[in-house]
Amino acid sequence: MVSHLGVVGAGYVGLTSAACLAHLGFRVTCVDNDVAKVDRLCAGEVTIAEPGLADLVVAGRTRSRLDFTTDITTLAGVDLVLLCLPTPMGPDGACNLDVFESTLAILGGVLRPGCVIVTKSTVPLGTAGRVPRLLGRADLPVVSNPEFLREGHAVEDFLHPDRVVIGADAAYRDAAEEVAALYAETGAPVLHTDPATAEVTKYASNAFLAIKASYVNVLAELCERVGADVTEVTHAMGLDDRIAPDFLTAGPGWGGSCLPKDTSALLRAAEEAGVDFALVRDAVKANARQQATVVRKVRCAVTGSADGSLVGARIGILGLAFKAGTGDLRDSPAIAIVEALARQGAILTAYDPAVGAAVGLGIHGVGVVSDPYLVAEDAAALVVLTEWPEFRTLDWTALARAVRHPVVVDMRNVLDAAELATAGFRRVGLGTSAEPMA
Ligand SMILES: NC(=O)c1ccc[n+]([C@@H]2O[C@H](COP(=O)([O-])OP(=O)(O)OC[C@H]3O[C@@H](n4cnc5c(N)ncnc54)[C@H](O)[C@@H]3O)[C@@H](O)[C@H]2O)c1
Ligand SMILES: O=c1ccn([C@@H]2O[C@H](COP(=O)(O)OP(=O)(O)O[C@H]3O[C@H](CO)[C@@H](O)[C@H](O)[C@H]3O)[C@@H](O)[C@H]2O)c(=O)[nH]1
Repeated sequence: MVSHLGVVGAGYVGLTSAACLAHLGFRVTCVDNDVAKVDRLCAGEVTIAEPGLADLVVAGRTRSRLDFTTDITTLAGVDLVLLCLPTPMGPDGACNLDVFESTLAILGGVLRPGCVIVTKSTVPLGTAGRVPRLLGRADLPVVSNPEFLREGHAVEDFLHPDRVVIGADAAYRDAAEEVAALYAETGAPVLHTDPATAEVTKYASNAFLAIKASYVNVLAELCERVGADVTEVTHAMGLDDRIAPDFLTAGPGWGGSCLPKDTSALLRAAEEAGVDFALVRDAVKANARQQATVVRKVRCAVTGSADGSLVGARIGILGLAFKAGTGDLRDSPAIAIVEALARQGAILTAYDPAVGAAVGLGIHGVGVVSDPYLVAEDAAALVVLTEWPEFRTLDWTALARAVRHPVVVDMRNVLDAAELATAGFRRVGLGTSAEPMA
């Protein structure tokens, strides 16, 4: 029975896991090598925007169930360790395991015999089999337990998962049961698999979501060209239980810290296995095209032509995060689009409700402000790149007075065209025949 567990990495996955498991009654020691982050967590301060997370951290500390430290040797006596370390995409598109591997080497010298090693990080296929060698130990059971939480819904997803996948070799069956027991209170279905199946399930799920989102973005292009409305099409499609309504919203492309790197890693794994996963490759290509399409749409809206010059044009950007509900800018399509517009000479002012003005983007020609109305000043166009609901309730009449040209390029289809028209704005949407693709 696990009573005291360790979590390594206090990011979206690690901090959420630590706080939720403390909430579920376990004693948790969470290790991170970021001194400033650990200091703030010890003071009950959570810097990522995840609903409910700060309350769980404070409650865990008040009940003395949740500790934060930079000292990995404090895990010497724990029964189980969850690895929640970053596994970013390397420059060649493959998953970079440097942090994961070096941490295992350290843990190998720290952990007590029998301590269960649980991989929650998303890792390349076959990693589970390499863990004993990376640890330098053969006496520690190894379990793959991929995480499926979404940013912005991390606590809710951890405490109410659709499913829990636990991959372990037959020799580690008891360890797999101990991992399953962590989730007993959630009532979620637990699927016991071999490690390879667990690892593939994680990549397969993210790649499928990416395909679905790219499918809709290409569909949006078709709708524009043939006089249909993509929002109505996807609404009708989503009512079919076999299709389901999620991931059917056209946008400026999918991003975030997971889908881009995980599609890339899956493609790499497929290539190594001799499988031509063209569907995933096409979804990735369509995603890059979608960002280029948005840039062209903005250029058209500002200059009146697809190849007009943006040099010196002032553009107001609403939304920088890769989706609403998070302040995470990692691999955000909004950032890629802002970069592309800046490269073409535009001068951009951006606002995102979850991104402070102090966060300099480090992109020449781009400023971040903390007031949405400031982005409109003298703007040749406003561009919505993240689907924050609060953009709908902005005072569009006031914005119309501030801009130079009252045109809004709504690349999340969140705004109401009729309301905008009343305020004096022309709206360029995505996937409707009114505004053909540039
Ligand atoms: N973000 C998500 O929504 C999500 C969901 C499911 C799975 N995942 C996967 O989970 C893993 C972690 O992702 P994340 O988004 O939580 O990452 P993150 O960047 O938010 O957090 C990683 C944490 O690890 C810490 N860290 C880095 N090196 C360390 C070291 N040597 N020792 C101790 N701590 C160290 C960092 O300081 C950071 O706090 C990745 O493999 C990711 O693919 C992420
Ligand atoms: O209909 C849609 C739905 C999403 N997106 C975009 O797709 C991207 C990813 O969105 P989402 O999946 O909600 O973000 P994440 O929080 O990164 O979560 C994904 O990546 C995590 C890390 O692996 C997984 O755990 C989650 O299950 C998986 O949904 C974002 O840019 C969204 O704007 C669309 O363009 N259209």
